Amino acid sequence: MSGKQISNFSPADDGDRVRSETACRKREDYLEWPDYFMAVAVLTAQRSKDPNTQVGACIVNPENKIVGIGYNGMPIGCSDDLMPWGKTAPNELDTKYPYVCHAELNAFVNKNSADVKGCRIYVTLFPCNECAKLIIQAGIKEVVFVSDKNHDKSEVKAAKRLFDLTGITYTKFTPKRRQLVVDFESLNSDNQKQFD
Ligand SMILES: O=c1ccn([C@H]2C[C@H](O)[C@@H](COP(=O)(O)O)O2)c(=O)[nH]1
Ligand SMILES: [Zn+2]
Repeated sequence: MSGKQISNFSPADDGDRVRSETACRKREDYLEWPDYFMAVAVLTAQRSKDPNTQVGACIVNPENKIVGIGYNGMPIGCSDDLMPWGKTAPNELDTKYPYVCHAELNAFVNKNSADVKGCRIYVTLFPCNECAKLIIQAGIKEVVFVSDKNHDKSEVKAAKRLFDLTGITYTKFTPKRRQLVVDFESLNSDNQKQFD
């Protein structure tokens, strides 16, 4: 039996009554799945060392289980401190572009499930054409994205063409909440204990 019994309960004040009744019902302001998965992608992006664009990806199976996460970063063994992070240079080989692994690629490589067929991918940035190919070949059925800032670039136009041809849906993320704050400090506060 979980929760407090409130019959025969004599609350010391009205605050106690409200708190005890609240503790007996489920929370209503819990994080819903789409916000949760996109928040995981956003948090994962914070691992990126890219000074200009941090990208996060989160692959989710039809049972709402996360099967892979990734962010954009240099390949394993290539020091973040030695690789170039710039966008432009006289020689393209001195920019980040030929080297950086895209968030989606890393999410696939990191996956903990053999099969990602029928999964959804939550991404903070619309995938490029190379990532679109990976998404298609892996059997992902739905892309949920936040930013489409590169919509006028051929990489993204090609990605959309590929998704349209293959019936993969792409949907702009509409959050239920405007903001989600990670407040480590509050976990130590006494407020956490009031319903224990
Ligand atoms: O599908 C994509 C497209 C891009 N990325 C990464 C690759 C780079 O690290 C940045 C883009 O940098 P800009 O300075 O905005 O050009 O985003 C990705 O992970 N997935
Ligand atoms: Zn890409």
